[in-house]
Amino acid sequence: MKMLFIGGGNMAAALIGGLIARGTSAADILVADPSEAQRESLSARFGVAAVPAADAATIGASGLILLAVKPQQMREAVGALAPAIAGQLVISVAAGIRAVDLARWLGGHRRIVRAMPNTPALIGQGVTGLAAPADLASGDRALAERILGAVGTTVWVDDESKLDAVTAISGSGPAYVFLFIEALEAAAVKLGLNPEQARALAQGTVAGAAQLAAQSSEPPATLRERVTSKGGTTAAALAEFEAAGLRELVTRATRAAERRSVELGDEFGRA
Ligand SMILES: NC(=O)C1=CN([C@@H]2O[C@H](COP(=O)(O)OP(=O)(O)OC[C@H]3O[C@@H](n4cnc5c(N)ncnc54)[C@H](O)[C@@H]3O)[C@@H](O)[C@H]2O)C=CC1
Ligand SMILES: O=C(O)[C@@H]1CCC=N1
Repeated sequence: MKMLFIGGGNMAAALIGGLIARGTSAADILVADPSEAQRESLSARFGVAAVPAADAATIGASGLILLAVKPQQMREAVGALAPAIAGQLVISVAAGIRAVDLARWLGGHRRIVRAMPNTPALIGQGVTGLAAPADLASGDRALAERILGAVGTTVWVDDESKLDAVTAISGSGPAYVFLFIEALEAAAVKLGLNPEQARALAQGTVAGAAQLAAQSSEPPATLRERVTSKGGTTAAALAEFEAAGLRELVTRATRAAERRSVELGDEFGRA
């Protein structure tokens, strides 16, 4: 099946890289992106064809269309597709933009799934939230699950509005983890380790702890307690995190992301 990506930026690259690594043929993927730099980068990295804009024949011949432009760019990008769309499944990965608005811009098209993936898709370790209208055919649900499931795990939410929360947790989430790695690395240097040692220790710790949590049947709290000797070093550090309100901070940060997702839908969707 031919897949047409509208937008070939960071998220498209992560999905395309993940799909190709897991057996999708590069010949089955076409990217439309007005940026020459993006087109060249995708072709060089993954061997996919890339064009400045998809023509009517290409749109009509695609079995699946993936919308991967910024929310701000979505209306214009989708408007260009509308005259040529042939009823195929459309998957949008954009934050905030609601299916009802996509449907309207596409001239009443109803085969739409919204997906919220994340960039670890590039290495097959993504997690994607999916939402679809209740009347979407089960074959379309299965197709969306197969495409996003090829680059990691998937979680369906029954109400599209829950995707704002999904975006705040897992869509944006890798950036929170990278920020923590950066902070741990900087702290290591302040404690006198050299930059190479700092990076190896910070990255290795987060990767190992994440794998342990993923592979364990026990909750993260139990795993944390096992590191924390009474009166020991971990307890001293965790007391600082708790005193600084880390848990409340995470709640506040994710609320801000969720709010921004709703705003993006209002700002760039309702027009
Ligand atoms: N980056 C991430 O971690 C995630 C991003 N998303 C969503 O994915 C979408 C894309 O985000 P990024 O890849 O980060 O942005 P990006 O800015 O890297 O990519 C967007 C691409 O769309 C292209 N573009 C602009 N107008 C276009 C048009 N009319 N037709 C075709 N292509 C056009 C741009 O040249 C650019 O290469 C956003 O809606 C975002 O909410 C979703 C999950 C995670
Ligand atoms: O920052 C953003 O708006 C997008 C959505 C989730 C991750 N990146």
